[in-house]
Amino acid sequence: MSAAPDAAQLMGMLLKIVNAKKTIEIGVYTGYSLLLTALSIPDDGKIVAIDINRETYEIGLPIIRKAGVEHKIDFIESQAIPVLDKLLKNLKSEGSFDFAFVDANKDDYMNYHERILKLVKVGGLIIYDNTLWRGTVALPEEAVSEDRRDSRRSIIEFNKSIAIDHRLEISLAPCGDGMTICRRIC
Ligand SMILES: C[S@@+](CC[C@H](N)C(=O)[O-])C[C@H]1O[C@@H](n2cnc3c(N)ncnc32)[C@H](O)[C@@H]1O
Repeated sequence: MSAAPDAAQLMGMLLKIVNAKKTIEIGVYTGYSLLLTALSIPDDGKIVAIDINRETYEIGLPIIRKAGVEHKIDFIESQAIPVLDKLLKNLKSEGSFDFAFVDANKDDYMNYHERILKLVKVGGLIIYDNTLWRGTVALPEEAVSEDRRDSRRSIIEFNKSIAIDHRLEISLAPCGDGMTICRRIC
């Protein structure tokens, strides 16, 4: 969502509507959405932020420090799945997050979903970014450049699967690159 002010505005609003205090973010890059989250949660709020690359996080870190919100962030440099599995081993983590933002590799969205759903409380929100994949989800495969086809397929499968997931209410917001807002209902 790095270059999408409408998506950022929506996410900031959602964080405040649900009074999010404990959140998790998969895919940090330079920390644009992370900073937005840190600014939208209370001073004693916490964000578990996971990315395979600490170097890009460190590019944005001076801005996070300048904003006075670094103390809310627990940055973990790792593949996301082992971190999620470790969190789930601690029973206290289950249902303990108010909000999750998923914006990493698209081919793992389904794998993230099953884990994140256990971590977020009933009534909590999970946001998946890029679910329109620059509109390519509505195009025939031949019209899509080859380098975007695999991710397009993963996103289409993911979108289909969460659309019929009885554990969620969902709404695909057509802002930025498409943000699917999921509310855990059971
Ligand atoms: C689109 S960027 C995130 C942008 C960020 N959320 C923002 O709005 O500014 C995707 C990030 O996901 C990270 N990533 C990719 N695969 C990952 C994985 N398996 N586990 C954790 N992070 C991953 C990449 O290193 C990259 O920084």
